[in-house]
Amino acid sequence: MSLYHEAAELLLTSPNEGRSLKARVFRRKDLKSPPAQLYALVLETCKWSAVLKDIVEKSELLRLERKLTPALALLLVHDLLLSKKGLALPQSHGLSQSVAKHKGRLSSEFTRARLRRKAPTVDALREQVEAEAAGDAEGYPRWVRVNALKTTVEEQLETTFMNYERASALKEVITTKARQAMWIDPHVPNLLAVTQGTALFKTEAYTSGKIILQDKASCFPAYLLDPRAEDGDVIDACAAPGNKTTHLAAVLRSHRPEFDSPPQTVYAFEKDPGRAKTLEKMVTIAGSRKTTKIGPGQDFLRVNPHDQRYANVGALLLDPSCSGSGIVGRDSMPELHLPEAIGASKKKAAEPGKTLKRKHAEAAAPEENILRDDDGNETIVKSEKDLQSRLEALASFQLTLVLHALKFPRATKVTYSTCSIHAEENESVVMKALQSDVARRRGWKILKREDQVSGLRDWDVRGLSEACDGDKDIAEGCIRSYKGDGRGVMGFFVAGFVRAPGEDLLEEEGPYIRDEDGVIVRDGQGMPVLKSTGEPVTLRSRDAEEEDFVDDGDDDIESASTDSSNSGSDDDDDDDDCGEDEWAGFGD
Ligand SMILES: C[S@@+](CC[C@H](N)C(=O)[O-])C[C@H]1O[C@@H](n2cnc3c(N)ncnc32)[C@H](O)[C@@H]1O
Repeated sequence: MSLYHEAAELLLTSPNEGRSLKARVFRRKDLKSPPAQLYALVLETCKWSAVLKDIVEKSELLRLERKLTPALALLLVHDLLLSKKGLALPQSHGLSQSVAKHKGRLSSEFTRARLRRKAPTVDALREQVEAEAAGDAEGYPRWVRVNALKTTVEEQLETTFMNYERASALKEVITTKARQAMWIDPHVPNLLAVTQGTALFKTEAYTSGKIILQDKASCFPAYLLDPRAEDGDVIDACAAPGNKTTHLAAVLRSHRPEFDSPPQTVYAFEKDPGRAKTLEKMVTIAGSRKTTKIGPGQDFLRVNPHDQRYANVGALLLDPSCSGSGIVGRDSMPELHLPEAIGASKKKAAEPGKTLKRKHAEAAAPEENILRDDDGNETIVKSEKDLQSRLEALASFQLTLVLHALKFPRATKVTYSTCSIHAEENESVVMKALQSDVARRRGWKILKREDQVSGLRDWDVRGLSEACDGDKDIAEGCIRSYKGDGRGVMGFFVAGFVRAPGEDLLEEEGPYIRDEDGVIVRDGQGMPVLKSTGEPVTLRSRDAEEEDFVDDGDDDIESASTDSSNSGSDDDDDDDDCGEDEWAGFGD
């Protein structure tokens, strides 16, 4: 079967199938065409289908070429007129000829269709098409983070956005269609909202990393964490594609003292090696490669918090995989417009796949049946119970991640965020983390609203009090956003954890005295000195030592090792082999 026949089948897939186009293409094993090519062809044809339908009908292509179906006609005309590479068929192929011989007529109809839409150029028409295809992204601005590592807001206003009118309110940017408008966000520094439909990805500022297209809410975590020189190194635990990693680097730079201060590193872990490559590209383009160490394929949960490499980590940003229920436009697909089939009876024309115009299968699918997480994984959810068990599984992973982060010896700041709207993944995780042993032992508390950076203190959408057991401080400390509420942002959640510096270093790290750098104090023979007696440990029989190890239980991570650079077993995780695993693949 040719690329076009496979694409036509996908274009017309029954609305009841209920899976995303991506899943339908990439998970199928029986396709003969390259999946990426097939996916792009179907998606683009769908986006352009209103224009293509016009062209096919006005040129009477289906009357002239009786073997062509409406779907095939859309796909072939798309490639003939819009694909840089043209038709993906030999010229001699019957399908190729069926449209190529009408190229003149089709091109004229394309020009007419463009002019009817008042688009002076094909690029202008492309922008219109993209904007229409944005589906439920309508009602949102395009959020642009100005990358302070490479440029300034002032410079961008004078260059990339020089033809944009300064709006007096966000609403103007969202609703205006006729002109280009921009607005400087009052909450997050270096953030602009600009009108949708602008092909910003073609600008020099975008391709050179001076501007980054990032939803406002997704800028909250790095801004809330607010890492400063005194916080030392920073970890981004779940980093790809790197929006927050690069934002962290920019925030660090903005706080860098003018006088000499020790270099700070952002450690960016990413479990998925493929996504780690994207991370690497993004960090390079954004100009923060030198200060970022990427752990490609590195599971953060297998990183030993007590490894010397992370001894200076004062702040961690956790943005783990989640249900993605807050993402805007995630499930929307452009509407499919099919040309009328020649000779089709009215009844036939009304069947799925033969209609003049119908919502694309994907958009019409019952969305509550699919839970698509923010890594693109899909779980079919048939009932409330299925949804609950999926959320529980996600929440359990998210909590493990937070608890792991709270163990880093010198850490005093952690942010936890999701693009989920579900309390199970948000306030409930925060509550459990605060009630955990590690949080109590180490003095971790919620970062209260009044102690937050000014922009987020002023943001008035806060956590759900009922999900925080009515604790006002915690609920107010949590920051939320909801899609579709007029603020122009995606559904998001972020909370910060803080503790006083050094509060419990001695308590937490076992029974031995440590110096101010956290290194165990030893006597002349290398024996660690006990806090309880001020005396070095005395050597005893192996049996007696084993008894001590069992007795010391989860308090004593060093009891099995006399070398602090060697990873020991942690108190309540399974880091046994992490010493060997960590940072095996540094890019620099
Ligand atoms: C929500 S995305 C992160 C988005 C990213 N913070 C940004 O703003 O561009 C979650 C990422 O975490 C990665 N991930 C999930 N579990 C992980 C783990 N245990 N260790 C490291 N990375 C993990 C996923 O592969 C995914 O790329």
